[in-house]
This record gives sequence, C-alpha cells and structure tokens, in this order.
Amino acid sequence: MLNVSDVALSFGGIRALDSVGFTVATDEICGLIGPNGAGKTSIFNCITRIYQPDSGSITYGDTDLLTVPRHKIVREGIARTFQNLALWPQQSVLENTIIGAHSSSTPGLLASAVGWPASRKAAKQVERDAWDLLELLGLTDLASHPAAGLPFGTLKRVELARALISRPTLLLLDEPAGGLTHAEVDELGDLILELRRELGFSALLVEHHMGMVMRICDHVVAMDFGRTIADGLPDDVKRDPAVVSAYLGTAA
Ligand SMILES: Nc1ncnc2c1ncn2[C@@H]1O[C@H](COP(=O)(O)OP(=O)(O)OP(=O)(O)O)[C@@H](O)[C@H]1O
Repeated sequence: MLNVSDVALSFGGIRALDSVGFTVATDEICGLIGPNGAGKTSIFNCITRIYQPDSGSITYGDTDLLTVPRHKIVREGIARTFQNLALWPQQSVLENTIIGAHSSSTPGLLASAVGWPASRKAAKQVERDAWDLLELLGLTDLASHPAAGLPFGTLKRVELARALISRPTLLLLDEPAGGLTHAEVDELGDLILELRRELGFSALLVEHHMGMVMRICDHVVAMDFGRTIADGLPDDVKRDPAVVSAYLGTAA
C-alpha cells in the first residue's frame, strides 16, 4: 500500500535520511520508532510532500506520491495529525472538524461561498459526517465549545476528528501520546483501534511512548541516523540488538 524505498534527504551537510525503506499494508498500524533526530518527522514530511527527497521513491497504491503536489495529498486518501496540534482556538469543536474536509471536498470553498446547490449539498454531507465522527470520538457534547480551554487530551481527539473527516485510507499520526497521562495514553490507544475497526484505515504512527507502540502496532519500523535499522513484529523489533543499542543500551 504505502511503499517507501531507499529515500535519502539532506539539509546542507546534514544527512537527515540515508536509505529509508518500509511498507505499510492495508489496514495495518505500523509504528515508526527511533531516538531523537533519527529522521522520523523527516520521513513523515516526505510522505506528505513538505520535503522533496533527494532520491528514492514513495508510492501509495499505484500513485507515485513524489509527483503529487502537497495540497492534493488529502485527495490521495492521506491525512495527518500534528505533534503540536493544528487546531483553530476560537473555532468550535465541530468547526475544527469540518475544516479538515475543506482540502478534500468538492466543490471547493469558492463554490461554497457562491452558494451553488451542489456545494450546499456537499457541505451538509460534511456536517453530517462531522457529527458522526464526534459521536464516535465522544465529543458530541462539546461540539459547540471553542477549542481554546479544552483539556489537552480532548484536543487530541478533536485533532483526530479533523484528520478523519476526509475519510483517509492512510492516517499519519505524529506523536499522538505526547503530553498525555498514562491513563490517557491507554484510552487513546483503545480509541485508535476502535476507529480503525469502525472506519477502516491504515496508520503510520510516529511515537516515543513504547507501551502504546507495542500495544497497538501490527508492525514496527525502527530508525537511527536516517536509516531503517529493524523492521518486523513489535516484540522482535523491541529485542533487536541494533534497536537496543540505538536507545543507548536500554531496552526500547
Ligand atoms: N528543516 C530542517 N533543516 C535542517 N535540518 C533538519 C531539518 N529537519 C530535520 N533536520 C535534521 O534532520 C535530522 C532528522 O530530524 P527529524 O526531525 O526527522 O528526526 P526525528 O526522528 O523526528 O526526531 P524527534 O524524535 O526528536 O522528533 C536531525 O539531525 C535534524 O536536526
């Protein structure tokens, strides 16, 4: 499904990625782990077209993603969440969710502004989808609450709703457990598994929280110094000597 092959990327003299390769199969949750600076965010940014690799290939199904402009990546069925959340503080939970549809909905914003019937119909459908998602995420009661002032764990769920409104087939999750308490991390892990069951998608999960990675991932890829150093079942990758040594001698 997602196939990353031999990807290299440099920033001046810094080799951020140096031959990275892995695949994410349909309906699979794939964890991407590695110490700070290993290149995890850089590979995310290559997949979402923020960075252009120097060499290598990234395909999704039959599509060569390296030929897709950044603003059209959502139309390929790919959506992401952000480490530092990408929400509009003054907008409501419902509005923040609907915003995620605007890069993918047709007709677009211009047609909506003009008020074409087809666009009004599409807008109504998006709103219905948003309500369904809020229910699934336990956010219905907060639909009209501004994002500002909501607890961090709740904002993470709004961020998930914003990404899922475009009905992605591949969800890229950038450190979703960051800043959460242990109990919230467990809840989030359960929620991601439930969302996958209900909606059906593959996910690539960049995460430092090893407990979450081991619990919800079907498959784990480990990186260090811009290279893929291990790839396999979570328990096998956790015990891999190269992974243990990358985490400075402590078990990952
Ligand atoms: N825009 C940039 N300009 C220059 N160097 C960069 C840029 N982005 C990343 N790098 C460098 O590339 C390397 C890989 O960084 P990256 O952020 O991809 O690692 P990471 O595994 O996501 O780390 P972390 O877990 O800390 O988020 C690092 O040496 C980093 O300093």
